[in-house]
Amino acid sequence: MNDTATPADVALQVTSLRKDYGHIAAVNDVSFRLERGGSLAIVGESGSGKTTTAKMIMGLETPTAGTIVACGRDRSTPARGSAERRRRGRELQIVFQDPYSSLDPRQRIADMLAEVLLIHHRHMTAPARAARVEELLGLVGLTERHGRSLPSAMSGGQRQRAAIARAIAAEPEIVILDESVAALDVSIQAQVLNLLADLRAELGISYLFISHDLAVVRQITDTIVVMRNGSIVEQGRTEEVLDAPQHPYTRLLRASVPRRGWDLRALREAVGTGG
Ligand SMILES: Nc1ncnc2c1ncn2[C@@H]1O[C@H](COP(=O)(O)OP(=O)(O)OP(=O)(O)O)[C@@H](O)[C@H]1O
Repeated sequence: MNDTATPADVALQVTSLRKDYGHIAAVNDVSFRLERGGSLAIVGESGSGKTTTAKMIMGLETPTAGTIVACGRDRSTPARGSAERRRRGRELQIVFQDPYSSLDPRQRIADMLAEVLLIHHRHMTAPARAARVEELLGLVGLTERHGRSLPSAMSGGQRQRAAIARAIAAEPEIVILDESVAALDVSIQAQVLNLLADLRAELGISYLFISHDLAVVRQITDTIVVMRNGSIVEQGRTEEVLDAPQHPYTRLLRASVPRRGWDLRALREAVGTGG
């Protein structure tokens, strides 16, 4: 990681982040930095604190301690007022694993995109908005016909493309991708990963990529944070960490078969690394 980065090079800085649920520390003393235009993975087995970290960054959970600075502005406390919520939306968007549950089943894709533009670009004229909707569809490889479709008439890959178009419609600096390709077939997954790489190169967006799949992480990220039981056990350049893991837990993750919701207990017992 580049320790000489200036604030202008940093999209997201998380420092000593903590979240307690009762007596459980779901996230404990987590610090990392996502550079502008960079792509950072958070990996770890089920329950390691990845989603809780993402929720705090999104403002869906309030940290027990620590700070979150995105695009130079503190977002450790909930947004005050709709103007700040809108501004935060322009800084950071999230794409979830299951686009079906995050898309409104009654709304056509083009109308959904137009609505985001209305919220974030209120002074855009109606013809400019229509043109931008068409452009957004094109950016994610969808056509006007898809724009006229309801989510139920689309494939899983097309729905995920629509969810990505919705995220980038706000022109965010940072997109959190929470298991965003996990539900897709391998060939569709490859297409969506290529799309994400192209969008990053074209638009300079930074990605925070939450995943249990190290092959995907290797393909799409530059840096990696490995979490276990709420804490970071290892972080660094993705290639270096995955090629030469320093921590036994990272070695264990690398040796395990990637699947949703890792349960490493059996494997731990097999390799004798304890609980
Ligand atoms: N709202 C909550 N109330 C109480 N405990 C919670 C809550 N949300 C998460 N936890 C606990 O915090 C810990 C971390 O959960 P988290 O969902 O962040 O893990 P994760 O790494 O994202 O897992 P997965 O890959 O299964 O989504 C777990 O022990 C979980 O049970």
